[in-house]
Amino acid sequence: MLRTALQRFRDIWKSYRHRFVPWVVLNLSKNENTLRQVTEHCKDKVVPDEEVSQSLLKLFRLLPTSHGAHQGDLRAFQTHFLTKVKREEYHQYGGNPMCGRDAMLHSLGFYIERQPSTLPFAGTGVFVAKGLVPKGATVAMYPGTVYQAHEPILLQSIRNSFVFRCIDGVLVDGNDKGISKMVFKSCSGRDRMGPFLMSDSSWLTATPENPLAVGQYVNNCSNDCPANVCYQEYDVPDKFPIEFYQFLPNINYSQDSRRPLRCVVLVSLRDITAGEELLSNYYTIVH
Ligand SMILES: C[S@@+](CC[C@H](N)C(=O)[O-])C[C@H]1O[C@@H](n2cnc3c(N)ncnc32)[C@H](O)[C@@H]1O
Repeated sequence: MLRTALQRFRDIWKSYRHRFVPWVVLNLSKNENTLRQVTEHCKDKVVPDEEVSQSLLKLFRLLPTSHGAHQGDLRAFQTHFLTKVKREEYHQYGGNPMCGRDAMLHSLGFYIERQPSTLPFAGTGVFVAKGLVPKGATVAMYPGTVYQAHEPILLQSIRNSFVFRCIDGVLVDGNDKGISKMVFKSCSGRDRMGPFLMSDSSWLTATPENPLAVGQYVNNCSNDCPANVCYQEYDVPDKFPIEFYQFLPNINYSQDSRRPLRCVVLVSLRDITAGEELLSNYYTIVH
C-alpha cells in the first residue's frame, strides 16, 4: 500500500515540467486552475524551434557585438565573419548597432522590462513596455547556469526560488545573486571560442545587453489573471552562428557537457499589449 502510494507520488512528481520548489508545494492547492495540462510531449512546444531561432537571430543581428572581442578581433569579425544579412543591417544603421531596447522594438515590434508586479506580494514582474506582442512570439529568455540532471546543485539551490526544472531533469539556475551569480560568472569567463564569448553575463546586472534575458522575473498566473506566456525548452542548434552565442544568457555548468546548450524561452499564448504583465504557468503537467 505504502509502495503504491510512493509510486503514485513519484509518477506525479515526474510529470511536472516546470517547478519552482517550494513554490509549487505551498501554492498549488490555492491555484489549481492555473495548471497547464499538456496531453503529449510532442504537443508541448507552442512554436517550432526554427521560429525561435529566427526571432533570436533577428534581434541579435542588431545588438552591439563589442563585448568579448578586442578592436582588432572585431574588425576581423566584421570583415570575415559577419553574415551578409547582419552586414546589411549593420550598415543601414550607420555602422552603429542599436541599444538593446531599440533593437528589440525594431526587430520584434515590442520591448519588455522589469517593474513591480501588479500581483500582491509578488515582488518584481516583467511587463510589455512598448509595442504589441503577437501570439506565438518569443517574448523572453530564462537566463542562468544549466545543470544536467546528474550534476550537483545543492548549495546553489538553498533558499533559491529561481531554479527552473525542465521535463528531462535539466535545471536552470536563474538567480542573479549570491553563489548562483558567482557560478555563472565563473563558467561564463571559462568558455571562449577565439575572440568570442560563449554567453552573455550582463543579465546579472540591471541592464542586460540582450533585453529578452529577464524571463526569470516572470511571475506565476493566478486564478483571476490567466497565463499569457508559457515556457518552452530550446536546444541551441548546431548551425547557430558562433558570433551570436555572446548574447545567449545560458552556460553549461560543466565544460565537457556533450549536449547542445539548453535555453528556455517564453512564448506568448495570445496577443499581449503594452502595459500588460507577463504571467506564466509555473506548473505544467505532461501526461
Ligand atoms: C522565479 S521568482 C519570480 C520573480 C520574483 N517575483 C522576484 O521578484 O524575485 C518566483 C517567486 O516569485 C514570487 N511569485 C511568483 N508568482 C507569484 C504570485 N502569483 N503571487 C505571489 N508571489 C509570486 C514567489 O515568491 C516565487 O517564489
